[in-house]
Amino acid sequence: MSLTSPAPAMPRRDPNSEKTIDFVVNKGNGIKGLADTGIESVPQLYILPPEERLEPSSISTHRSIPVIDVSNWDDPVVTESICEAAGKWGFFQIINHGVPLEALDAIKEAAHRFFGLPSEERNKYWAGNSPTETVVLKTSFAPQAESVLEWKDYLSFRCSPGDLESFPLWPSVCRDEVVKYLESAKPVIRKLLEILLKGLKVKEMDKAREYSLMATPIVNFNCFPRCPNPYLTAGIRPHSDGSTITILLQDDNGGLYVRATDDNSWIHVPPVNGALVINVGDILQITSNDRYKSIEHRVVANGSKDRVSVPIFVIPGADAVVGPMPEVLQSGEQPLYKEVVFSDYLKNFFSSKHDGKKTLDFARI
Ligand SMILES: O=C(O)CCC(=O)C(=O)O
Ligand SMILES: [Fe+2]
Repeated sequence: MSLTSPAPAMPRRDPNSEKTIDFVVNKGNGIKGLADTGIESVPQLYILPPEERLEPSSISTHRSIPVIDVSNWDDPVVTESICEAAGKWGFFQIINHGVPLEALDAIKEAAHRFFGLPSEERNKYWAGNSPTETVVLKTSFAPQAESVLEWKDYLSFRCSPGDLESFPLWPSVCRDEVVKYLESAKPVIRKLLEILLKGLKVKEMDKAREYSLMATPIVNFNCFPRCPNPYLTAGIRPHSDGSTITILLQDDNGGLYVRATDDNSWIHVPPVNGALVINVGDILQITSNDRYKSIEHRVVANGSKDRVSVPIFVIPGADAVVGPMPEVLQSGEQPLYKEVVFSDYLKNFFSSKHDGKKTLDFARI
């Protein structure tokens, strides 16, 4: 935000909600700390207005996103299915991707171990306390701008090669697993991007392109604590990701819903053993000039158990200039987006509450 632009209006809250904010945000206990006190009803600060809740009638019962078997990445049927899914659904699951089942289990257990630490131990990594800016614990999405908070805490690891130098400062209960998981997921990330770029007639992933699409992986541990009444709240509100692509591991609780672009209903993404959920982020929508679509998705917490998920957000370098790639404009197609510096895009992304795909407007012509 520039110095001259107005600060976002502080949301107005009742005195009880101010107390909740103090405990959850200012004191750094997170929603996990609050849920662990044994609350039996949802605090006011987390109750969505009725029109924002996920209504059972808006959940599609007869459709699902594709599940693609990628045991043979180079099979044209596989590459076509990936590109088609990225254009039509913006979301798909992959199985037989090469990341061992043990690595998937280990990273979920590591996330549970971190969120199972006493609040004081977790708090050492709270934004402002953390010994390194490469690992930060936060709650909700933009609590300074939200009148209703999201039922989620997350620990975020920034993992470019330079960032990994601060590894000794990362939480010892989970840092080995983060590095191992990322190493095993990297070939999947590269393969997916190569296939998606080939589908746009981009021949080569050279160094410049790598920087402008996949310079920095961010590994998040999302924790959605057990919630007394999940459908009153948002685990995460409808949003698209500010990434190029996201590789998501969910646990077996379910609760992820994806927007169907044809009728606006919500499609549940069922947990599939060993699968990774892949979604197109805003940056790939921009660079592909809308060939591939970032799709709104949302999360509902679980009523009986803590839910964890582990997304890897693949993002450009901070000073990368992002815009439609020359290859997609070659045939005279008009660019739908202007060029933006990625760090400006991200600053805007985090400046207001999750609100569907409005984040793309920052770059739209
Ligand atoms: O937890 C999930 O299933 C999805 C998480 C997500 O959408 C996000 O972290 O952006
Ligand atoms: Fe997301």
